[in-house]
Amino acid sequence: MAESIIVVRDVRVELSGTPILRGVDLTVARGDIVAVVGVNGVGKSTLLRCLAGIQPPGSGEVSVFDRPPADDSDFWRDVILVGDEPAWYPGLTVREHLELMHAVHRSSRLEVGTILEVFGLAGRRDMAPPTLSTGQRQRLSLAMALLRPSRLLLLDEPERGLDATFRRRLATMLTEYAAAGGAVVMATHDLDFARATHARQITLEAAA
Ligand SMILES: Nc1ncnc2c1ncn2[C@@H]1O[C@H](COP(=O)(O)OP(=O)(O)OP(=O)(O)O)[C@@H](O)[C@H]1O
Repeated sequence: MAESIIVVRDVRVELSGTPILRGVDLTVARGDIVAVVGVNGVGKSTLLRCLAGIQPPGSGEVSVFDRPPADDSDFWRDVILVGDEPAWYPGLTVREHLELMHAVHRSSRLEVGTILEVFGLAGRRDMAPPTLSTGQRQRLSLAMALLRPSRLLLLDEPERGLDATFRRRLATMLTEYAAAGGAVVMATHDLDFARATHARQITLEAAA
C-alpha cells in the first residue's frame, strides 16, 4: 500500500463555541490529489488550516508526514499552503518575487524564465504585483508555490480568479506534480477543475 502522507481521524473543530468540523476522516498518500468540496462555510478552509498546523483540532488525530503538523520551518520545507493572497514585498517586481523564491530554495523545480512563461506572466515581469489583475496575482501566488520543491500542496480554491484556459493548465501541472510523487489537497468549488485533475472528491457536511 502507498505511503500515507496525511492521516486525519475523527477530527472535531469548534470555533467560538460553534462546531465546524465533526468526525472528519481523511487519508492521503503520495501521488494523491484530493478535492475537498462542500457549500460555503462548511469548513473546507478550516480543514486545510488543520492540515497546515495553523488550526489545532479540538479532538481527533491529524498527522502529516508521521507527526502532528507544526507551524515550523522543517514542516514548511515539505508543505506549501496557498490560500489568501500573500503580502507582496514593496518595491519588488513579479520577476524579483520569483527570483527571491529561487534564491532561497536551492533546488527550485523550475527556472524563473520558464515559470514566467508557463504562468503567462512574462509580459508582466517588471510590474509590481499589486498592479496585476486578480487572476494574474493568483497566477503569481501559484508560480511562487510551484517554483520551490515540496512534497505536499495545500491549496485553498486555487482556481480563484483564473480563466478557463489557465485552469486547464493548472490541472495538468497538479497532475504532473502528483505523478512525480507529491500529494495535493485542495478546497474547490469548481467540480470540472477537480475532475480535470482526476482528484478524489470528499464532500464536507455541516457539523452543526
Ligand atoms: N474565528 C472564527 N470564529 C468563529 N467562526 C469562524 C471563525 N473562522 C471561521 N469561522 C466559521 O467557520 C465556518 C467555516 O469556515 P471556512 O472558511 O472553513 O469555510 P469554507 O468551507 O472554506 O467556506 P467557503 O467555501 O466560503 O470558502 C464558517 O461558518 C465561518 O463563519
